[in-house]
Amino acid sequence: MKEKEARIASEKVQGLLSEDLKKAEQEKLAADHQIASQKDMYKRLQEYNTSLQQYNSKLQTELSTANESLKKVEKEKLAIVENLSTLRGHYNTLQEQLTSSRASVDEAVRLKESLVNEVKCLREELHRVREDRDRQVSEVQALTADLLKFREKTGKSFMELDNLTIKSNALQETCSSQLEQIRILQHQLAAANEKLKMADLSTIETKVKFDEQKRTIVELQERLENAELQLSEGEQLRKKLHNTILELKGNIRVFCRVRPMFSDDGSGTETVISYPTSTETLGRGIELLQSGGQKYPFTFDKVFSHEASQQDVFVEISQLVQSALDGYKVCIFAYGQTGSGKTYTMLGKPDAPKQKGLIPRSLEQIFQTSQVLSAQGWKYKLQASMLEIYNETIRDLLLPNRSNPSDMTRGESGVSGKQYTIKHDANGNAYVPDLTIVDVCSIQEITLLLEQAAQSRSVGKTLMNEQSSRSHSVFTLRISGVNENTEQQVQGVLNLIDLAGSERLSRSGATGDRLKETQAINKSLSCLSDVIFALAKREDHVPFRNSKLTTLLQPCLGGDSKTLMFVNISPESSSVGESLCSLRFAARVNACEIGVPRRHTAIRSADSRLSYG
Ligand SMILES: Nc1ncnc2c1ncn2[C@@H]1O[C@H](COP(=O)(O)OP(=O)(O)OP(=O)(O)O)[C@@H](O)[C@H]1O
Repeated sequence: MKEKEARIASEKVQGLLSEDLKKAEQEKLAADHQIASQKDMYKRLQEYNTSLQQYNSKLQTELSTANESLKKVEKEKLAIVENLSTLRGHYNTLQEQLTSSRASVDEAVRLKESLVNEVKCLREELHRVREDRDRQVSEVQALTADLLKFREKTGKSFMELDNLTIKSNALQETCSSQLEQIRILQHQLAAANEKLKMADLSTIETKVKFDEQKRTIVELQERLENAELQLSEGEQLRKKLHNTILELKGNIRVFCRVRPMFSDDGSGTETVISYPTSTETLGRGIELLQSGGQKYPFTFDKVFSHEASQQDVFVEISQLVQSALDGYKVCIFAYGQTGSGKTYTMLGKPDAPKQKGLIPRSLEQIFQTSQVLSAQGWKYKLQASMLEIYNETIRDLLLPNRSNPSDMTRGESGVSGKQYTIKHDANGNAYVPDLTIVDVCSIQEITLLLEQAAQSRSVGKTLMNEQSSRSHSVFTLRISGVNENTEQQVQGVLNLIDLAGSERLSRSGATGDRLKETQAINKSLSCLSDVIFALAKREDHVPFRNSKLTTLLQPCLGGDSKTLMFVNISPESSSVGESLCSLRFAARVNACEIGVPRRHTAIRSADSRLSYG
């Protein structure tokens, strides 16, 4: 009985063990399967990693090739510049020689003229003396004949005869002295003629030399023009390569512009800004000198001194504007202390040809280029909008019949009472629904719109600027292009932003409403700097949504757009503190990587909303 129980128990144990074994085998199979799939995933990850490394090394190679070409171009530029300065030296020496040759030709001509005059006088005198002599010889002959007749016919007294003889002798003496004079004069005439011949010879010689020098100068001028052409071609190539490198790096580009000093700048007019002249930083460096003698050097993609004209500045951004037509998102914004020239740089005076700012110039270029491209089958549709952010409230600057708000008495949401909000479309691009969007077909239409917008903009007077912009203004042009020949479509966006001026409350003299504005401006600019710092530090969270300005700018700062910042600087020494802050901020912005710009050539659904990216 016991044996039976023991067998049953042992069978039970065996059954349990075999179940456990089965389970264990099943678990092992599952584990093997998991290991195999993880291995597979690991392999795919390795492949992905290798392809990423290959892409990275390709990018590195492109970058280093571009860098090398840039170095080469810069070396060539240096050689050309040296060559040019030698040529200029040579040219100047030849010019000096030419001037002295011209002087000696003039001197020889003067000498020749005086010799010709002298010869003429001598000839006249000789002629006169000869006539005198002939007259006197004929007188002597007549007297001698008279004497003979007298002697023969009348036999007059010896006394009279003697007198006549004396007279005749005296006349003969005069005659011989005049002959001597004639001889001397002839001698002088021969010498003068000899001198004249010599002068003629030296004039011819000088003329030959002069012609030779003229030829050399023409040759040198041609060489100089060629060298200058080469230099400008090299410069263009350098710029292109520089832009390519920046695009490969995906950085935000920064241009710095210093406004001129004005007579009403008051105290602090000593020079605090200088521009280094070394080859590497030429046109890109700026140094700020603090009262303690401390120097702060900065380098940007371009530095414009107070002498730069609106056209000089535009030339540097025109390529960027062009890329909006090619289907890129482009964003240009101006940052700086109040009164430092942001509005002048962005808008300027649209009706004064030399003082037009970047906005009117960019639009003119877009219209002109789109007309040129129409010959290749391109048709463009341009839509404009303009808004301002005033005290964290969005206002539509193109709203028809909007009254002039510069008295600052309107409500927080603007005259229309409409509340504008920022929304995001399916692609994550920001847009403001209900904002006035105008189809623009000519530069005249745009000029009218800009005038309307400028009148609607919130401006006020601060201690530091007679006409201070108290809001951030955002001009947006959406460009849709279709090529009828190739069916290609492009979608470009150009955002031109004039930020309100940063200012210290203590310096701006702001009180009441103005104080509120200044606080709102400073808060939104500080949100902008938080965003920039987060981007620069590659933080996971970038606080774009902390202000209206950064929400709107998100596609330009965090996406694939071509972004350029102008940092505007006031030159007075009393602004050194603010200038230093602005330049430090700009240096941070310059270091931000926002990704590689991408062309938007895909066909989009017809959507009339205007987005900012
Ligand atoms: N490069 C320049 N050449 C000539 N005038 C200039 C230049 N830059 C600025 N100005 C003049 O300086 C004054 C202040 O410039 P602007 O209004 O553009 O400054 P801002 O930075 O926009 O100031 P805010 O932030 O207060 O609006 C204006 O009268 C403007 O015409």
